[in-house]
Amino acid sequence: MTTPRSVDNEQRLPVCALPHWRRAVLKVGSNLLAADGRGLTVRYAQALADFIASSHAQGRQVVLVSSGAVAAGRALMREHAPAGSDIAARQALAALGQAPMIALWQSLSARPVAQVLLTHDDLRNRRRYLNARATLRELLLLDVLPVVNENDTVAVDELKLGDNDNLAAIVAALVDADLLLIASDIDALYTADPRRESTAQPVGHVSALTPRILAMAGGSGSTAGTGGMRTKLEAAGKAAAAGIPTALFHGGHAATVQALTDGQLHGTLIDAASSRMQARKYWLRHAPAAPGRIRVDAGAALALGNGRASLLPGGIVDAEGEFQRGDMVEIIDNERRSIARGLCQYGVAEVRRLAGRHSREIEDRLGYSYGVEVVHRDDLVIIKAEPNS
Ligand SMILES: Nc1ncnc2c1ncn2[C@@H]1O[C@H](COP(=O)(O)OP(=O)(O)O)[C@@H](O)[C@H]1O
Ligand SMILES: N[C@@H](CCC(=O)OP(=O)(O)O)C(=O)O
Repeated sequence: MTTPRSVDNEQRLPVCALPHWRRAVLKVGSNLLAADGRGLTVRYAQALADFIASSHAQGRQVVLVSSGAVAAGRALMREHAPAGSDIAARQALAALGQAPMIALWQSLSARPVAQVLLTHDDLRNRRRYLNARATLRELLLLDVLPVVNENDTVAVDELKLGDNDNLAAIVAALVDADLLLIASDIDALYTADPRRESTAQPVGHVSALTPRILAMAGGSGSTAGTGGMRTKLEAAGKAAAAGIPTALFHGGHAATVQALTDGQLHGTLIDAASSRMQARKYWLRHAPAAPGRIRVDAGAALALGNGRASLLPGGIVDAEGEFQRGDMVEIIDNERRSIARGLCQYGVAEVRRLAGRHSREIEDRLGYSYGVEVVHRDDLVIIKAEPNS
């Protein structure tokens, strides 16, 4: 190991074009928000908030995933803050610091800011996944800025792993983002941790996360951040599998952040493994299905077959077997041929009550509505008929 050194390499960094994007998830780490070690500071958040505002003015949408609650809570407690890494103590600090962290972003945003707290478990459970997705979609429609953090009170993964990087990747897939932006206190992925290896070189472009690339990443170089480059590459891997490229950059360099608005990345670009559409279709095709089916009439079968329609209640004849809201279900035609599969917004009992009804009757029939699409076209994949089947 050689001597540590400053890692301000802005001049030496490769520059590349940021992929075209309409919706991005921006992850901001604790090291930036609590850069001076005395709680939250607007020092670097200002430029990032300006980037979000100018992206919004260009007609783009940004979902912010922000860390910093623990650092903010620690600063509030001053000398009474529990030292060390006891999980319950960090959870309490996160609960204390969450409101100030949201307040910081609100103070920098002209638009209203919405707090969204999620756990990894929420996103593994398909029903909650759909609910979280619907809420985030609605927030984006309302034109507000969603600020996501892990719900640290009930989830400890994050506090052990610094997993807001991974959370950001999952949120990117959840909101169907076309880019994951990770702002950190380091300007790129280096061939080794540049705080430890003075000969480490920045890597401008990663086309695939091979074992050689993954081996470059070390843990966090600070006490505020927790995951280091390792969790950033894990996150990039998740995003890549969902068809989303990742950009890593220094969120504390105003010029770097400004350049993003002009479509230039001074940092590391990690390519997606396939297109978002291919990744999604692959997932829909291979996700395990619940033991249930929805039978549709000839009109609905035709509409679904063109690949652009959602399944609405009117085209449903019946539902059978067992499935719940969020389950993957098979869709069959009147001859009981399998024509599609998709994530169902309603459980089997609800689908039976809605079968053949007009979309506007949903609320009357159920007393609530998860939307007019029983299976949304984004969640649907067509199964090509086998010859003679
Ligand atoms: N190969 C590497 N390239 C760049 N940074 C690395 C590498 N390995 C480890 N790191 C460390 O990762 C840190 C960033 O992660 P982290 O401390 O978790 O920050 P954040 O709070 O932004 O998530 C850097 O400051 C650096 O010390
Ligand atoms: N969710 C917690 C911890 C997150 C954390 O430290 O992550 P990071 O700074 O992104 O490595 C918080 O808001 O403080």
